[in-house]
Amino acid sequence: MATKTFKLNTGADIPALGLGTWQGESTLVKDAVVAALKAGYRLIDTAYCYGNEEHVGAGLKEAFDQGIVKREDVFVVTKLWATYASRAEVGLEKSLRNLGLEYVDLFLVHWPLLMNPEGNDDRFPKLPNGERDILRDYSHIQIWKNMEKLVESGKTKAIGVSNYSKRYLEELLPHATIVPAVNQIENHPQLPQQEIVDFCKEKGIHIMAYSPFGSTGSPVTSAEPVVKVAEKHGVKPTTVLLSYHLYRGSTVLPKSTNPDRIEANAKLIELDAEDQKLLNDYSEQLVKEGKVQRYIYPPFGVDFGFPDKS
Ligand SMILES: NC(=O)C1=CN([C@@H]2O[C@H](COP(=O)(O)OP(=O)(O)OC[C@H]3O[C@@H](n4cnc5c(N)ncnc54)[C@H](OP(=O)(O)O)[C@@H]3O)[C@@H](O)[C@H]2O)C=CC1
Ligand SMILES: O=C[C@H](O)[C@@H](O)[C@@H](O)[C@H](O)C(=O)O
Repeated sequence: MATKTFKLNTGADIPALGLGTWQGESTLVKDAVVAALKAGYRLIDTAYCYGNEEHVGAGLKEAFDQGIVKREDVFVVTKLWATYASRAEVGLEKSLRNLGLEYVDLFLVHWPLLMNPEGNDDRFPKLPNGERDILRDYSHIQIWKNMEKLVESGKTKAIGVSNYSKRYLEELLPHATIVPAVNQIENHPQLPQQEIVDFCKEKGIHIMAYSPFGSTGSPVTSAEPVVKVAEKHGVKPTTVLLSYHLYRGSTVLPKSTNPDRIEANAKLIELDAEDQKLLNDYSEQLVKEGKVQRYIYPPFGVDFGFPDKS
């Protein structure tokens, strides 16, 4: 299953499974990338903001040198950080230099906003009152226009977005010359975000699901219906949470720096109609009761248009 792919609106194939690297520390990330590629992963997800692109790049280099994969066999994703949103070209160049690559396969707007490029920190500039230093008048549509200019250079094969609500996409699409190839969002049975998933499907925008276990501490693994489906199939809840995205047609990004878990996470299964119903009913119930769980919502102080947050 690690080798299954989906089609992007660019015509390129994107793997159904990718290694997440957020909060992965230096040498651990390098080794994790090598372990993942050995285990059959063909997509690695990183970001300028993670501060680990060099280590991801070192892992890729080692895998190339060892003959595990060739550059063209790996789908590398990185993201434009908010302090570079008005300077997408500079952001991409910096990421490429960090990664030691000539191109990435996908470059995403990490969050739809601009943080002060001349602020007091490269990644997290703050105002004297401690809030994030955000230039609120800069439109997310302009950020996309900046991204569109990158495609011709060949330094990214595709461009996309991350953390875009349906409302933001509806604002963006009438102005887009290039439809985003991807929207990378938090997605698991406790946060189905069905309105975004359905809208993206209709518009040909592929979903990449992040924090499939609910991020640090993997809280979604203990959800009752997830445990029930896992017991039925004799697998771990993590396998169910990853396999959930296969039938939804999305790419999923589990993060681990533990070699055994990296290998275990590469083994997805097909969930049957009964499993799907159980998980979908669970999600619908949470939505109805207003109990969905969004684990990742950084303190930007911006309304990104997600119904559970506005
Ligand atoms: N675009 C965006 O804004 C965002 C993108 N992402 C991307 O998505 C990726 C995944 O999301 P992330 O938030 O990291 O969290 P995940 O939901 O992938 O959960 C990661 C946690 O689960 C643990 N874990 C992994 N595999 C197993 C396993 N088989 N059994 C038990 N525990 C396990 C990890 O520990 P350990 O490492 O010790 O195994 C870690 O604590 C990120 O790394 C990043 O690439 C994530 C958040 C936001
Ligand atoms: O990709 C992962 C997340 O979006 C992460 O990049 C942010 O949560 C960031 O740490 C922040 O605090 O804004």
